[in-house]
Amino acid sequence: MDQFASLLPSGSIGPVHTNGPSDSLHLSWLPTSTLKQYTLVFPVTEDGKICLGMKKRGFGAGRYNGFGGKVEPGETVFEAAKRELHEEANIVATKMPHCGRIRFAFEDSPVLMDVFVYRVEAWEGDPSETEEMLPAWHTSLPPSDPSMPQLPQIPFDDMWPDDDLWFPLFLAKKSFVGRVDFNKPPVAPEGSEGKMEDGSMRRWWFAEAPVELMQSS
Ligand SMILES: Nc1[nH]c(=O)nc2c1ncn2[C@H]1C[C@H](O)[C@@H](COP(=O)(O)OP(=O)(O)OP(=O)(O)O)O1
Repeated sequence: MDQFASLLPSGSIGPVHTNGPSDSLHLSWLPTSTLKQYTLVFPVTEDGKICLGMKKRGFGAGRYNGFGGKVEPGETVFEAAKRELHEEANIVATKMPHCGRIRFAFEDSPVLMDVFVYRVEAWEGDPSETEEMLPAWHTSLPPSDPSMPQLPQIPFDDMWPDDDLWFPLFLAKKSFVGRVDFNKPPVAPEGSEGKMEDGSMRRWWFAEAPVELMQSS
């Protein structure tokens, strides 16, 4: 089965925003055999603030991202999103619409990560550091906007490389679907130290999509 097609019911998506660098279009989508559900949650405010978490350990450590993780057996995706947000940022979501769904594949991995993205528009508590994440407020307004000079811009250079492709849809409150395949990370030369390089993006697409499509299996 083509997992890429399984997220694309006929005729219902908006224009595809990107489709991989032109020299990679001949590459096939990576084969996967297991679909695993994950959540990815971003607290945002009406006046353009967004809370990102610096991941302290595990998958994606050293990057800013939303809060989230695996959906555990017996819980809904929504419950998992709420739980992970509480575990990782110490806040309880009270308004959390589903806004996106992205699938990630990694060369030589059988797992297709099925990531449900939520926008947290209201919550109880203040984001604070946990074992896994260090939350930090950023602004999504352009640098020329004087209303929030004290907040840093969204740090795309310190985030997953796909984020700046779909953030425009997220920030515009559009619902979206997409897929990104990653190449294997280059092997570090023997004896070399320092930060491990990540796999580059091999092929991808994102499109605005109706909420029903994001929620279909
Ligand atoms: N390319 C990518 N771009 C992105 O923006 N987020 C990604 C991503 N690939 C993975 N993620 C997110 C999805 C999810 O929120 C997180 C991965 O989840 P984790 O491994 O942190 O899961 P868990 O917190 O359940 O792990 P454990 O704490 O080890 O159980 O990274």
